[in-house]
Amino acid sequence: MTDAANIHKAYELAVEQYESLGVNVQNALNRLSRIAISVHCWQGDDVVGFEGNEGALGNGLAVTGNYPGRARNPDELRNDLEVAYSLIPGKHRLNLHALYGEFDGFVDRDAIDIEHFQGWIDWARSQDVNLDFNPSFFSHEKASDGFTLAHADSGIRQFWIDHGTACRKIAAAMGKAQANACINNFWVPDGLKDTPANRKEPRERLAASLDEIFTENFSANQTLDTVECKLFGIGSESYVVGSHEFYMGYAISRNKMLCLDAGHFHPSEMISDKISSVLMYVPQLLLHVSRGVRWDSDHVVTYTDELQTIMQEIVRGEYLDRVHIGLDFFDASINRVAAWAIGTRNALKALLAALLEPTEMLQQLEREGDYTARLALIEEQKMMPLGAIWNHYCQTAGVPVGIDWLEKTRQYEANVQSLREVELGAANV
Ligand SMILES: C[C@H](O)[C@H](O)[C@@H](O)C(=O)CO
Ligand SMILES: [Mn+2]
Repeated sequence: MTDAANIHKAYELAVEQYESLGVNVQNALNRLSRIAISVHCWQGDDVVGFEGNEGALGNGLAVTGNYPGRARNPDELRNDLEVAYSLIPGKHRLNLHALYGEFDGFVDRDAIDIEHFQGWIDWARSQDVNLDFNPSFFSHEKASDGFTLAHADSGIRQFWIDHGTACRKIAAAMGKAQANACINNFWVPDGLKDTPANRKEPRERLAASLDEIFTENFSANQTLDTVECKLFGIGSESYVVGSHEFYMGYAISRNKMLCLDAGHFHPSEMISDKISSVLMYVPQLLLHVSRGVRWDSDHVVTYTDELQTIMQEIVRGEYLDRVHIGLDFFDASINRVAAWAIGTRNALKALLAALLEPTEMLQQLEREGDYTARLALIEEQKMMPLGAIWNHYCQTAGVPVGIDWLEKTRQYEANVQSLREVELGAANV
């Protein structure tokens, strides 16, 4: 049902239903429209980047699938992103990795500079999109033995320290150019496949390297540093230097932001339960909203219980100004623009559901110990007409309603992506 009059009729009936629970729908939609999700550039090209070494993805990252049409250069990636943004209601951010610079010839990671990202800064301004950033401590010969900032070799450590330092300068320039802080997220893959004999020293080296990178103070209006933990990776099954405890302690002691990736914990451990704990001790949080299937597989975000609980926690805790929502998935088995549309729209739907909850009523019932009514109301919520509100939101935002966005990606695939000559499978492991 994508007829405009029907969408409006359904919306009005839905508003009445929400009002009967004391929920102000317009207020929820206004709040939703102010939330900017950081869309990750790397879904568009399978985390390959533009350094000219296609197929070198490593350090525990793996992209599977051979779907044709991968973006091969910055212009293609930017075009793909513009199509994706046109399918998603609201104004959103772009999360760039350092290996997506525009390099005229070989530039090693320790030598990257603002000029290599000027094209992205200009494009972002033209699109009214704010940028976030990430140093890339992977897919490089100096990371090939699994260690970077925690490496035992001081020369290799210094190389990666210089990379981290260069990335902070670039992130600050982005933040200054857009007059909005650029979040710079540090994920460091260092770890071991088999049982370590020494867990202590690499952690001491990682902390010392990070301290050196973070020596220079940048205005919080320009850039905010985040550190991302991980339990295990492919090739680092037994030991990851930057574990949760490591970074939790690091972030608290250095007043840094923490990044929680939904795929970086034991499969039965949910980041939704960590948000209110962590925010008691760190100033702000970055989330990498992802979907692990058995392991940190970075599947496209779907409308799971955990996605809904993450968004409920953010809204119920009134953390919208302290939690930055980023996405982190990479699936090369489906159309990559569609992957962005599906994942981002789902994150927004879950946020909308959380904003439409009668939170105060639920929390009051809990305070009174009326767990029966709390459970009853939570379950009744699941039958509320969320879709009618979502369709109206999409329509007023000028983006496709319902599944209509799929046809747009099909047309784009037929007219643009399918014409790209991609060697099937070359970029994937
Ligand atoms: C490419 C990203 O930085 C990467 O996915 C990182 O955030 C991560 O989650 C690694 O497992
Ligand atoms: Mn991540």
